[in-house]
Amino acid sequence: MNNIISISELSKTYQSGFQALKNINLDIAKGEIFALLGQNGAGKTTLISIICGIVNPSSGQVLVDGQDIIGHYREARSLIGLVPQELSTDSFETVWNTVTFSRGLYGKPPNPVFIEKVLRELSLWDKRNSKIMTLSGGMKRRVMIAKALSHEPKVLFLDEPTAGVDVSLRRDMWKLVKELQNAGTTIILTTHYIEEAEEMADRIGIIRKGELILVEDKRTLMKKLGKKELTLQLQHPVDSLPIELQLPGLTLSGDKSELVYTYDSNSEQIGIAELLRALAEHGLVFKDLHTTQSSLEEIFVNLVNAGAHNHDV
Ligand SMILES: Nc1ncnc2c1ncn2[C@@H]1O[C@H](COP(=O)(O)OP(=O)(O)OP(=O)(O)O)[C@@H](O)[C@H]1O
Repeated sequence: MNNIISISELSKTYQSGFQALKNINLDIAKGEIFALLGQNGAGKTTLISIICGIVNPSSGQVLVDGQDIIGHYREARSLIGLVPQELSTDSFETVWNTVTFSRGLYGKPPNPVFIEKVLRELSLWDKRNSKIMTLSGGMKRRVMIAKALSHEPKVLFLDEPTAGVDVSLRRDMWKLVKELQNAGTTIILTTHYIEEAEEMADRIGIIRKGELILVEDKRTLMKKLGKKELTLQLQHPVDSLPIELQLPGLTLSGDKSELVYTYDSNSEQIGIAELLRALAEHGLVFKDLHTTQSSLEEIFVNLVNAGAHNHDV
């Protein structure tokens, strides 16, 4: 079996009557980095909390490496490491003791060699005897990761791993996550930073108002939904486009000095070479051109906004 997590028909209605998750179906492959994107309140934390056994599902099933999270709670939970959104690290304990204790909570026998390896990988070795409350925010975050890795989980959940973290630390974290993946850990992260998903994820899931509206390989997603734009700066501005050039996707800029051609890889619009030929035939000479491609951020905003216009949610 290549799926480390298998979620089927999972729904959650809180006691308040609020339905936070609606019929989620999702498989996570071993060794991938999966990013869950969604706006505030979309249901990301609820989904992670259910998989980690913190919140009870209302219906549906979750298997972690084949173990049911309810029927085989202990086995399933021991396969998971969770780095929660909030840092709970106002501790007088040392880094070493905290991480060692965390391992013990999962009933694993002590393994100082393994703990040393984790602390070294996270650049925490020099701080092993420091009290956690004396560490910087970035170091505290690393301690949270060390705790989550202390019992050698196969899957690591990172809930907003770089919220409120500065740019350089964010880059360090990304590197670290890639290293964990290379070491064989499956990683599921939630994020508000689209750039983070764009940078790291193999696959992306978008959750909107409790529904998983899309799950796609990152590259496919960007290719499928991303639009490209070709801008041609005209040598001489024109008042309007000749009728033969009034093509779908081609517009003249407000100041009449640029032609903008918006196209996507799937549509049956005319090709660039053909377009340039047609322009030349009509005496339209351009002095410069450039292309841009929409980012994952634009794709995400479009998808989420598309939902905002529907009244079915
Ligand atoms: N214990 C609870 N009782 C009732 N409603 C809840 C409870 N916990 C969460 N919710 C609601 O469920 C929805 C989903 O919350 P959740 O924390 O899963 O969202 P999220 O996508 O993680 O958001 P954020 O990015 O803000 O963390 C929200 O509308 C939230 O108010």
